[in-house]
Amino acid sequence: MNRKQLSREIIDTCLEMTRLGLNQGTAGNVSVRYNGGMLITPTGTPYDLMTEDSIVYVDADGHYEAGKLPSSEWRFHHAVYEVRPDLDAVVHNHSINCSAVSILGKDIPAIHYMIAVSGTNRIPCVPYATFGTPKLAEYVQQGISQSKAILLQHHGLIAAEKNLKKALWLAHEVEVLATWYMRLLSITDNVPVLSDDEIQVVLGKFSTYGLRIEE
Ligand SMILES: C[C@H](O)[C@@H](O)[C@@H](O)C(=O)COP(=O)(O)O
Ligand SMILES: [Zn+2]
Repeated sequence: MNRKQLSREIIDTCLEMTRLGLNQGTAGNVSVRYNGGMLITPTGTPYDLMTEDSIVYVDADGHYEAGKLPSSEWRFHHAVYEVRPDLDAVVHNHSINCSAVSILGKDIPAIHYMIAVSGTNRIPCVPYATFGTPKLAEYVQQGISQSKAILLQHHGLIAAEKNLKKALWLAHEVEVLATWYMRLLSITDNVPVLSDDEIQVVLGKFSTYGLRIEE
């Protein structure tokens, strides 16, 4: 896809993220790996006002186009692409239940086999750091090296995948897991979890399951 097509796809992903109830206002940001760097949403801009020209190219050294301002979180998007050469799209949001679990500072454990969509047996919650900082990017890099989806303490969710459709799908699945987890935490401190062995079995089955959403 060329830059204009990818930029359109980024905006459509943002609009769909809001339509699905995964985000509010100007919170969240979306990027895709492009030309040695990334294309990313501009900072603080309502999604319905974005055009293809609003999307910003940021190179691998963090330089961006004059006259444009990328998402304040470009550092953590860059950190994901650096540590995960297998992943090419990143979605960040402040979805209600992911953010609620993050405020508790908890990982989402293997409460349901769909936890394996993360590529592992949990959705880790990385420690709090101020938005936009190198420290937050450092925590994100540590977390995303273990799981394709992570919670940011007192903040929200990051989901990274091979393309934007899959990244948005992953963000939605993790919000469902977080919703179940919040409901369970309201009735017990001892939520049952699946074993690591069973999650390994599910991971094996997922590797050949269903329709592959490729680029
Ligand atoms: C303060 C920001 O909303 C922060 O939470 C950031 O993480 C975010 O979600 C949106 O920031 P940008 O508009 O700069 O992408
Ligand atoms: Zn945020």
